[in-house]
Amino acid sequence: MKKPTKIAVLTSGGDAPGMNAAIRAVVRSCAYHKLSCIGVYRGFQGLIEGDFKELGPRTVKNIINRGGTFLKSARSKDFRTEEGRKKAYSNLKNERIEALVVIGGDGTFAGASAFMREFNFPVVGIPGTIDNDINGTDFTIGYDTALNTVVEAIDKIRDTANSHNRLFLVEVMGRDAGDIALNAGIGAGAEEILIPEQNMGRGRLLESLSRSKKSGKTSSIVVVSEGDEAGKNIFGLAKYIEENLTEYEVRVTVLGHIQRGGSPSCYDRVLASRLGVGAVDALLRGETNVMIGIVHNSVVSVPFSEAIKGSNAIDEELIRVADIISI
Ligand SMILES: Nc1ncnc2c1ncn2[C@@H]1O[C@H](COP(=O)(O)OP(=O)(O)O)[C@@H](O)[C@H]1O
Ligand SMILES: O=P(O)(O)OC[C@H]1O[C@](O)(COP(=O)(O)O)[C@@H](O)[C@@H]1O
Ligand SMILES: [Mg+2]
Repeated sequence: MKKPTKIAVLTSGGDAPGMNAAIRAVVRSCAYHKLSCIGVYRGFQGLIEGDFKELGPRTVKNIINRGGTFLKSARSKDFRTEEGRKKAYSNLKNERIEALVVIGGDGTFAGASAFMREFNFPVVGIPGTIDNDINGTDFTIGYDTALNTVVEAIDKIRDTANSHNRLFLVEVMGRDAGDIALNAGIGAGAEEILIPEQNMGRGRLLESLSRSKKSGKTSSIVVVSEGDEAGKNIFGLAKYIEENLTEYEVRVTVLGHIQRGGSPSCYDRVLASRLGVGAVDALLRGETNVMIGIVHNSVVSVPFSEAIKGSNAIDEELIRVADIISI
């Protein structure tokens, strides 16, 4: 593949803190290598609509510390159609753009992969999602910040739970992945953690809560991943617990989109900067159809096909730690 001289960058899917830092790194890396850089607004939808703007190194000042994405994001129905992707390709060609950097999650990479297959257009991905549900990278941009947000919120819930001797069910995000629940649950000292990879079920939760009461616990926090079977109806779960363990007074907090906002942590800013630089390096090496990830603190390239495989494997060591420290 010939080295590109004009690169476009977009953010797609659910936004994640650190996406701005990743865009900044791509833009400045392009400037460093004397390449033109075009920002695409609203993800794949902006690609289809030709919503482009030239980005120079000074256009990305003062954004490393900002949550969200100044390029905005979208979940584009049109890009799922061949017609939509054709339109996107013709817009890229008209602008003489020769390669694309997509910052997003598994869906974004699936879309980019289809695009690459159809038009043989060079694309490199950067994992940006709070879910950490991407294979081939130890961390995704935004995950660390989301964990810190969840832990901070649960610390506050703990104060009131303790004052009233209550049980709190706290629902956290993670479409199909329990990473946020498991790690934030350990960090916040949760009593139980319900994750989709385990689906422990209502019965086992009751047994565990019953044991806790007997062991002298007066208040409890249960972290419930939105993807867990029991977690899909968290208010129903609260009712079920109150009906079956009458000694418990239960309250529910759904943290929701709070988890997607806020200033990125230092870890996410550094990760985003490394992956942004890595993505432009990869394109200049002639790589395409790959995601740039981080494994054992080294920047790596992983084929999109690997990245979107998803991993339902649960980290047994983390589960064991969670069980032991909540005794
Ligand atoms: N199989 C696919 N084919 C084409 N485009 C896709 C496909 N899957 C996802 N996309 C595109 O990628 C966008 C982002 O994916 P989504 O799953 O919403 O978020 P994320 O990338 O964060 O996982 C979708 O809105 C859609 O436009
Ligand atoms: O904001 P929306 O579109 O309702 O999506 C909510 C979903 O997006 C996420 O926050 C992030 O997921 P993606 O990175 O796949 O977009 C999930 O945790 C959550 O299930
Ligand atoms: Mg996703």
